[in-house]
Amino acid sequence: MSDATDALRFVKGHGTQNDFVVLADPAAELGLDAARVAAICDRQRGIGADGLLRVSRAVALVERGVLDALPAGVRPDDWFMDYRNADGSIAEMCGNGVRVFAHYVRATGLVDTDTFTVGSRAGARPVIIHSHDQVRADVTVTMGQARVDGRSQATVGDTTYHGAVIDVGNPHLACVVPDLTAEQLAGIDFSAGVGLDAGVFPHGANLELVTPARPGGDGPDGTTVDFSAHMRVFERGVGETRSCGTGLVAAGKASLGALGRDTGSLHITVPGGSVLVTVDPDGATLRGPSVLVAEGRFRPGWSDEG
Ligand SMILES: N[C@@H](CCC[C@H](N)C(=O)O)C(=O)O
Repeated sequence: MSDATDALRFVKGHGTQNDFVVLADPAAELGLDAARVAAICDRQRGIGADGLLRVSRAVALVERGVLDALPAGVRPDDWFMDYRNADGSIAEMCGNGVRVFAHYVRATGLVDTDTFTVGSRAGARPVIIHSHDQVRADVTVTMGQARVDGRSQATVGDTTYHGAVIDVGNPHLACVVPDLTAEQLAGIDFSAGVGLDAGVFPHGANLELVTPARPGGDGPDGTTVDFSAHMRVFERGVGETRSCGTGLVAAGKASLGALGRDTGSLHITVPGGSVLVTVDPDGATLRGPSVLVAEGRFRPGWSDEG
């Protein structure tokens, strides 16, 4: 079988160790079905990643029928992050993915400014590239409003966690666990998966467990932040990952809510590093690193025999 990825170049990158295969496909010519994406993201038979980022012009994805229409605020010529989870499923948004995507298009010269807009299925996501080279970048993403829509619960092993249902373009249950320490959080066993209320989340969701926010913490460039917290995440379509940008925003929103606040800045640590989340009346921002680790080329026939 001829493979749509034959001889195609890829880049491997991560944002706080939430890792992605990046495929440049400006005219959206690749046939990226779920099986192909899952094979690429498989850590044994493929490149291995939590997700895949296809880099296409927004208008090309509409013309090819990948998108029904341009999402809110996305212009035809915007570079669009066509995001796929490791299992091949499509998600509306990926916060860490936008940082890596923005770094990629800036470092490769597809854009030549430090402020621009990345298209996503959840709408336009403005970015600021604070610094970059061919390997590392520091990127802020304007994430839009994180909308709280009631409460729900999830089971992890024998324990039930209660939290806020939050839409960050994609669905989250963010649970701030009273009295949970960072050490206890690190010991939670996600290996059996998580149980969510399918009535609340008919399309699944991402689960964040978060320690109660503590006052103060270090921000970027010698600044201080309002609060600090630790988070772990179990992602829809992937499993446990070392970071999740939309999950970090949901965690920030839930943490502030638990303190009776609508706004504030938080330094949140995940297994893969730490980021800055800011929530204000205009919406949320996510600032953190991106690393472009490697590049290579698929060998023809790589996926022929499983
Ligand atoms: N890792 C991402 C979120 C990716 C999508 C998620 N698994 C979903 O299905 O909603 C992030 O950094 O936000």
